[in-house]
Amino acid sequence: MGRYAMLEARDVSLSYGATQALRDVSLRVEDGASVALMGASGSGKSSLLHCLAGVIVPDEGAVLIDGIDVTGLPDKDRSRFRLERMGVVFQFGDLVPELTLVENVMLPLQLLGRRTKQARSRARELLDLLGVADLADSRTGAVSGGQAQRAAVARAMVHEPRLVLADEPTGSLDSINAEAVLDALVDLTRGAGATLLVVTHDNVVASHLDTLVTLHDGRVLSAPVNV
Ligand SMILES: Nc1ncnc2c1ncn2[C@@H]1O[C@H](COP(=O)(O)OP(=O)(O)OP(=O)(O)O)[C@@H](O)[C@H]1O
Repeated sequence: MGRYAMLEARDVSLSYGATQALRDVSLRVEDGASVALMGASGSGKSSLLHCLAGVIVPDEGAVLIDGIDVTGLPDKDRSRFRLERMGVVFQFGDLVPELTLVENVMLPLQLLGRRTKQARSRARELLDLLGVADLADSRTGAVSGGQAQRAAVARAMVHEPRLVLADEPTGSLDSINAEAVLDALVDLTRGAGATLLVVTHDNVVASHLDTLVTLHDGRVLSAPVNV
């Protein structure tokens, strides 16, 4: 076990008004490990993922990425940290519908200052790995949910992040497509030695990952178990 986990939540609590979504959640994911985050609808999975990604700052507790307390960073620095170090696949995707798939996938690289030509060719490589190379120049608003989801995975991986967080990345897909997208996500992260946390309702998805963490009413139900 390294001195720092790649991802650590320490006693994270979060409320939306009167609704307490997370209660003293602690979690530790070692570098290179993969975790399935499960639990019933409303148990707090997306809220925790948003806290881990630094999109939401918890009311109490801290999130540490590779030993760095991101909860303490100013908003701008937290966004930059996310861009540089993490790949995030959000539950409902958040691709720009007016842009093509390849333009969406290139975005993180362009924001990181890479040359357009280099960014475009890397983005095409990822779209190819995810089986949607032929749609690279299609507008995102004109492809299916599953195809857009593949592009969202490509965009999360394009800058080779050390940490990938994915919220129901296969939720809108049929089982064959879900399996293919998940295999690609797991293969790419394992190949890169990156750390992966996937929010899912699906036991088959969870079985592809090293350990399982279950939330119940905003609390961690059990210590991580091997699946
Ligand atoms: N923006 C919000 N405003 C108010 N309440 C919210 C908000 N987002 C989530 N909640 C509430 O917080 C609790 C946890 O929600 P969360 O979306 O984190 O659960 P989840 O486990 O991801 O659910 P699902 O599996 O349905 O996506 C729920 O009671 C939910 O209604």
